Amino acid sequence: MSTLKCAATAAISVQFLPRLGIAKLESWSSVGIAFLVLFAINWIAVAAFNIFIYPHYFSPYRHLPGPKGGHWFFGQFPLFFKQKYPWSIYVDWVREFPGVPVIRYLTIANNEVLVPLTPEGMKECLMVKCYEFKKTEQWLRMVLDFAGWGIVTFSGAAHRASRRMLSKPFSLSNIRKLEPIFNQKALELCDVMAKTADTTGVIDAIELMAKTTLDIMGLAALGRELSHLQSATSSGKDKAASAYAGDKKEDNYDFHDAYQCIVSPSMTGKILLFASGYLNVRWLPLQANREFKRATAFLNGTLLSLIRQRTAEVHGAMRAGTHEVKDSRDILTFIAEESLPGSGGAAEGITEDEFVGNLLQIMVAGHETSATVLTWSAYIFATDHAIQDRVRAEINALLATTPNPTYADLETLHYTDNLLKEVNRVFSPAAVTYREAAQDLTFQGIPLRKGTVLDVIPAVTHMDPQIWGKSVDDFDPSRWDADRLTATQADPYVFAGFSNGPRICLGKTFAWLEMKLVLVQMVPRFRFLKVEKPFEIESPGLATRPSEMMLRIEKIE
Ligand code: HEM
Repeated sequence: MSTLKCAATAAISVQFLPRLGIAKLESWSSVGIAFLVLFAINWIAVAAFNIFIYPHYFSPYRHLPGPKGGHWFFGQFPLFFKQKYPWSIYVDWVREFPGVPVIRYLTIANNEVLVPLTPEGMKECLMVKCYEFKKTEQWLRMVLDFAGWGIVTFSGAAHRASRRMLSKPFSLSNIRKLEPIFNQKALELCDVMAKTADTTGVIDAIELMAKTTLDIMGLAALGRELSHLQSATSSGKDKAASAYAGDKKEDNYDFHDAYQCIVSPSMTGKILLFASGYLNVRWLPLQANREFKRATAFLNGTLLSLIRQRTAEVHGAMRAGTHEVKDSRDILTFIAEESLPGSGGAAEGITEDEFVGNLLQIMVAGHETSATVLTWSAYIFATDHAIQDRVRAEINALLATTPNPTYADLETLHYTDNLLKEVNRVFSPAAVTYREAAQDLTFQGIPLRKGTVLDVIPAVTHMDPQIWGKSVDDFDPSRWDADRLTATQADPYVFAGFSNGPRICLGKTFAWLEMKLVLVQMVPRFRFLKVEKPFEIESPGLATRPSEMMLRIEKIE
């Protein structure tokens, strides 16, 4: 918009140059050059004003509390590269500004970002005014390149329609029917771990958990066996192969390779992903871009052909009256059933792009997040054997009376439940989520202009000493015991790991059952002895994800 205004101002100003005796402009080329020069001067002046003057002297947010100083152009942005977890800087701020509802910090080009620091702020943004906010333009530019339009990227009415369409497959009654899938994949994981325990004794937990949850997503979302676990070992040869998936030949390039390329790219890939939020960088002739395009083309192409095939089968059978609605079915089949033209189904009229976008987004949202929680749980077992023993004792006690526990039986695993909550509190996998005011509005009493960006950070309430007291930094699953939780701690907007409100994680129940069943199968069979190697956490990043997690394990005979 400001570019257009600069162009308009330049066009008007050009006419005054001859009258003011500044230039004669006797030919079209001299008019063109004068226009370009004036446009450049305008543009630079506006940019300089926006970057160096507006945020410090004119912005209505300039009096909000927040970190001071910072880089003259990048503001507090460089601090994000110095933090241990992708959210550590926000936790420093919540401690530096206790009780402050909203702070402001400056990022690239001194752009202003607001951060709500209290459960009340979280509630107003995620629940009360959910649809007055949307995902940020910059985040959308990054994500749309590979995930397209779907439930995660939509806002407003389109988002509501996607939620309606997906409510059946994500209902509790349907999730409970997925139990055999979760168990089957958890047992395959145990087979791989058993083989490793007999050989090197060291697993890369993040790699194994990611393969397990991706295989689960394959069956639950697509009704298709992706079989990554079966090929998984922790041998150096396989690890090297998966790390350089970009070089893989067409015939053995698969979902896992494509996913890894997108969710865990090389350093150049990360820089390009970030830059793509601001500029179109995907045309640059770089290896990381070639790998990115290959991965997105693979994922989109594979999903599209599956969708076409399944939709044709389902619609054909529905029209012929032979379609058998199975008790348990995958999300792709659900959507295909709901999209039969003329049926009035919740997915009627869905475009192929939206169909692909929704499936892809569900798989991305549901794959790494659960894998990360399982990985951090295994890390806690390896570093705190008392917690590990207590979880095992609780699970073994249940299995002794109920060898095939149902959803209701799993609900009685209180300590395991608390463990998962505490992992989500301390290592919240969705480290940062972003919102942008979709219109002018009031937020926490502050008038917000359309386009104002908010960072919504679960760790802000998860790690606030004002809420959790002196033990805030301790890992203590028992803090979630109902009789220990204070009213403030029990506030539903304090536990923000799955977000809240109309955009609360659609897969929360799915994830909870999946993670519990993996623990129920794995913990009685294996002891986690120690962390074999120091590891790094990918930061800055969107997830609290270790780049690797090498753990020494042994079988329990
Ligand atoms: C421990 C595991 C998980 C965590 C911590 C988690 C966390 C989250 C969070 C924080 C959001 C909100 C993001 C935002 O608003 O920007 C979200 C949204 C979402 N999650 Fe999850 N998630 C998990 C597992 C899953 C699983 C297993 C699935 C699917 C099978 C899933 C599907 C989704 C979808 C579709 C959305 C978008 C919802 C919407 O915008 O309406 N998630 N998740």
